[in-house]
Amino acid sequence: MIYTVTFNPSIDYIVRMPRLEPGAINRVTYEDILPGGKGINVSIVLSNLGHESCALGFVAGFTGAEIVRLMQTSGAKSDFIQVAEGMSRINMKIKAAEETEINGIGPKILDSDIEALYARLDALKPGDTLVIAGSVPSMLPSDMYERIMGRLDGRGINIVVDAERDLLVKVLGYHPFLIKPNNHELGAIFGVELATRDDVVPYARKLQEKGARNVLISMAGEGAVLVPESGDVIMSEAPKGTVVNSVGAGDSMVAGFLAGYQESDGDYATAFKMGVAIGSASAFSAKLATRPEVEALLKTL
Ligand SMILES: Nc1ncnc2c1ncn2[C@@H]1O[C@H](COP(=O)(O)OP(=O)(O)O)[C@@H](O)[C@H]1O
Ligand SMILES: O=P(O)(O)OC[C@H]1O[C@](O)(COP(=O)(O)O)[C@@H](O)[C@@H]1O
Repeated sequence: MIYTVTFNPSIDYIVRMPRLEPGAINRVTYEDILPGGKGINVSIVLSNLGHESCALGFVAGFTGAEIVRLMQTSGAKSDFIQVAEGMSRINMKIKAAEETEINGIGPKILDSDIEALYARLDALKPGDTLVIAGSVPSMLPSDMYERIMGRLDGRGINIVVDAERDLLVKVLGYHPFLIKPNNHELGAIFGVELATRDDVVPYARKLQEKGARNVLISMAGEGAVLVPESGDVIMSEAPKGTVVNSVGAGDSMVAGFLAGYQESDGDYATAFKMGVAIGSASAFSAKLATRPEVEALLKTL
């Protein structure tokens, strides 16, 4: 079973307008509401691909109730902890000439809520996969990733981490099964700019030397690179298409990788291909991609 953790789920409020003018009243020409947060996106895409998962995390207030309802509608299973104070955040994604994101704060999370999350994680079984993804809100201890990975260490659980900078670097010693920084996040760790697929390979290897088993680097329109724990480096251009909404492309890629890995009984080339195809399929559609969209793109790879 695959579990995902989203510490700070969101309602993603997506709006379009020809131009965003700071300091003026801006009126939108399109709006949509989607459940958001990286682990949640991974769970929804897994469900779209026909794979079961369970989304964990903290929700609160009317926005939290809507996140739960939207998850039910998506078909993805969830078992969130309802926290008492505050509300789940609203993240605004403004699609104008440029893309601007305004991400909210989130509810107050108590120690007892964290204990409730631990209780759910303690029920995981050897062979299960746990995806921990996204930022840690200020009301949680900043070392939540390490705490969880330390707690699950040695229990035969494959852990996937999609996080930035210190959050990622500090957990490499726990040997995550997969990490998926994008090329900018990878470059930021080492203070370098990484523009091409060849550029990222030595730095991905450095993260592998620090303990990560498989390092998947997403590069938006430049495609992706996988440095697997066994076998050669795999690279791919991104499929060609028109970008409609790239929110969740990286999360889609993680879900696609896990789905492809399961469907091929552990073949990294298949997992990688599926990750690239669904990452792009999500970027090319208004919502997170579905199986037919991926199948169509897979034929072009
Ligand atoms: N502009 C794009 N054109 C084609 N594919 C894209 C585009 N943006 C994203 N993708 C696909 O989605 C994957 C993940 O996107 P990326 O933007 O790198 O992730 P993140 O959202 O984590 O930053 C890419 O590796 C690629 O396969
Ligand atoms: O937890 P964070 O880092 O604030 O990010 C939350 C946001 O990230 C998303 O999960 C999208 O992630 P990506 O575009 O990086 O794949 C949104 O749905 C959500 O609003």
